[in-house]
Amino acid sequence: MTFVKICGVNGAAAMDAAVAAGADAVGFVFFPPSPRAVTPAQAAALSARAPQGAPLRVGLFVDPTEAAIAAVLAALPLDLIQLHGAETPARCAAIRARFGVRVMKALGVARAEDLDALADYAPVVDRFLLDAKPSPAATLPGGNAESFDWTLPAGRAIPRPWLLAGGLTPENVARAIRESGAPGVDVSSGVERSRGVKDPALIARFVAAAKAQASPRGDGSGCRDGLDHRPGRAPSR
Ligand SMILES: O=C(O)c1ccccc1N[C@@H]1O[C@H](COP(=O)(O)O)[C@@H](O)[C@H]1O
Repeated sequence: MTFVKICGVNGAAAMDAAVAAGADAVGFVFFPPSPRAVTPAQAAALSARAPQGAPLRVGLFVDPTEAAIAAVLAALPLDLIQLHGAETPARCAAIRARFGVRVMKALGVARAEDLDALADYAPVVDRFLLDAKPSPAATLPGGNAESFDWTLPAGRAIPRPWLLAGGLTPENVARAIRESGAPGVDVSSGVERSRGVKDPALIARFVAAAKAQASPRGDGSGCRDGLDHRPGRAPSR
């Protein structure tokens, strides 16, 4: 079944809706310019509303300092660190090694050549998130409701489990999965009633629509892992 992440969870109603809908992961945005940003304490309180272990808790960072990541991990455990800035492969490797938490690298895609970078990151990250490359008008490095040509990843071997993101909605997510072959999807704007404000009904509709559409290239189980996420358990490679 398609793996579904709801990103930018910043309120109790959104958290509860994601859990009730059966989302596989929720994302907390630790990037202050975002309208979805939360503090470590707010994320900890939201995380405490759901059972341990499921959904996976993902922390979204943009070119973070180690101190910023450490402050979050002191407040709540994360299953995955999403790096959504210009982090190099070496930086991803350093963060993964320093904190012992799995890393998902977001790559901006506009053209087929943008996927060439996957090979450089594959040895040092656990997952990829393929998002639209922000347009010149965009004010954030992601979360802009912008999509890219979903057929671009379809013809490529993606060397890690991956999620498709960018401009997904309850209405288009099934087509996006079919055209891209994505084993998982991630959404923020498409489940909001206004910028930064999540809508529980849209979350429910999005998860149902994504789960109803099987991926032509896999069932999403590769995006899950049965490994030990307890703090201090470094991911092995
Ligand atoms: O959501 C944000 O505010 C955000 C800020 C900075 C970097 C990434 C961000 N969100 C990520 O972008 C994708 C696509 O978002 P959208 O669905 O097009 O709005 C989202 O899945 C988040 O992972």
